Amino acid sequence: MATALGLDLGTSALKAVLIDAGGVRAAAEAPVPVRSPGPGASEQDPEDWWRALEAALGALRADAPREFAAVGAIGLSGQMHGAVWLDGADRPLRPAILWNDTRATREAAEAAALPWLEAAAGLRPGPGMTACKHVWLARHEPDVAAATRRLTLCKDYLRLRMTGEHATDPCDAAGTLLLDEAARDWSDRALDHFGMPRVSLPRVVEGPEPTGRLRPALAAAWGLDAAPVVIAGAGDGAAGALGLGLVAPGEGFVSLGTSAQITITADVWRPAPGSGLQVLAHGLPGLWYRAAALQSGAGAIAWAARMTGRSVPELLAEAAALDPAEEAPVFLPYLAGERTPHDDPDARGVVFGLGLAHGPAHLGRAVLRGLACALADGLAALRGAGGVPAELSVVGGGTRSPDLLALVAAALDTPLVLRDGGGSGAALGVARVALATLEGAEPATFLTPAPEAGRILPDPDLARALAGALPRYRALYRALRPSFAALARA
Ligand SMILES: Nc1ncnc2c1ncn2[C@@H]1O[C@H](COP(=O)(O)OP(=O)(O)O)[C@@H](O)[C@H]1O
Ligand SMILES: O=C(CO)[C@@H](O)[C@H](O)COP(=O)(O)O
Repeated sequence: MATALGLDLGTSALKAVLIDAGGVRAAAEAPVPVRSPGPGASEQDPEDWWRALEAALGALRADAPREFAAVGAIGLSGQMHGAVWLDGADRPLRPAILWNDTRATREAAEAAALPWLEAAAGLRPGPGMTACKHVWLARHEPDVAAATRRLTLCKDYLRLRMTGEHATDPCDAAGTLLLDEAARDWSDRALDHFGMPRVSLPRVVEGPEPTGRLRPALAAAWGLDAAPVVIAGAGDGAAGALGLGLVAPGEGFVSLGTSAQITITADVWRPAPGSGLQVLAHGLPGLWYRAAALQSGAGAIAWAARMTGRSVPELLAEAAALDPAEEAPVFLPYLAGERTPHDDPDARGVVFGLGLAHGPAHLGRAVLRGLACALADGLAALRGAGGVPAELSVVGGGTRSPDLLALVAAALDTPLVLRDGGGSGAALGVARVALATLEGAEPATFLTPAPEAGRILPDPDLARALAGALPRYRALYRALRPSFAALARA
């Protein structure tokens, strides 16, 4: 039976999933370290991506050797907005700069002053966006900029090394600020403005289309029978929807990864300037999506666990053991600034209202509640720009916490649906599209909603408590906004 492989280069780990027409056969993940070599910096070494890829593939091969050897197509997904600068031999010139790096704040403010850009690109310039990083690089590391021959996106670095093809998909390309969303190709006006020649960028290929084959030497080294075709795939903002089979206009999902998103599919390109939302090309032709994009999702739990010297499950267990009536501090999860709804790269994380009785468990509870409030703000922004679905499916590492899911369902006052294979999120999405391409089927025909595996209904008491907490959360940000800006200028 034909099998396909989906790869998702997440911020915390590379995920790999092996499927056939019957569903998921094996799944694996391998961690990728994030480094912060200075204030606002967030970087990864592309060599670590490659090591994680080979480790995850090794685990799949050990789990399902026959199905692994038969892989006929590979789909790629991953974290968006990051930049990899390459020399003439396609070697990275420096570590990749990620979506949650806030150093390009000045460059983002300059780009935000261009009235035409957000309307064409579908998202407001922020320091995370590739084009702003490129301008930052020219100013701060001119030698690297001068040596750069090509620029690629995070998952597309893996493609380049796997196939030799310099290509990306419209969704990931949209996260650069350089895409003409309506045309689903690079915008000449944006390329001219940012001084980025088209030839230096990957060509934009629709998600289900092939972008070459795996190099035969790699296929042999990895233990594959033949060299699989590699499809363009999709940035992780869209690929989760493909894994869930939710691509009908108006359907949506929540992603609780390092970042968090609430994503709703649309079949027309309708930008929403000023809304704080991202309106980007989807992973299938003729589709777009609008998303509330939050800089900190479940990654804030990992941050709190590191701060308190605990593992994520330990911190969450301690938080769950607290008396439910006990007050926790207010947490603003803006550890890397915020996109929706504030578009404020200067914002930072805040723990407000600490008392003598508070300890790690209270911080854990505060973080979960802060994330729930941030998602409530995200849904409010989506509601302001159009309809929101009556229920939302959910993917990502944060779905491992029943407490987080209960809080998010209550804060959004919306049922959350877990679906089969949802644990493989974006990797499953691009694996399904790759399988469709391999079998010559229309991808859309494969995309019926995945069977429901669980449902979290909003608890009325929790919903009331969070509705009461939300005004305090919002007021705290409003009060601190000028101080964040002053701190950034200091
Ligand atoms: N048991 C758990 N409960 C809640 N969150 C968890 C748990 N285990 C891991 N996580 C969170 O999941 C996040 C990673 O999710 P994932 O979807 O893999 O993200 P990414 O795609 O960014 O790599 C981590 O930031 C971590 O905090
Ligand atoms: O922000 C977006 C999309 O706009 C994400 O693509 C992030 O760039 C990374 O995703 P995770 O690693 O948190 O899943």
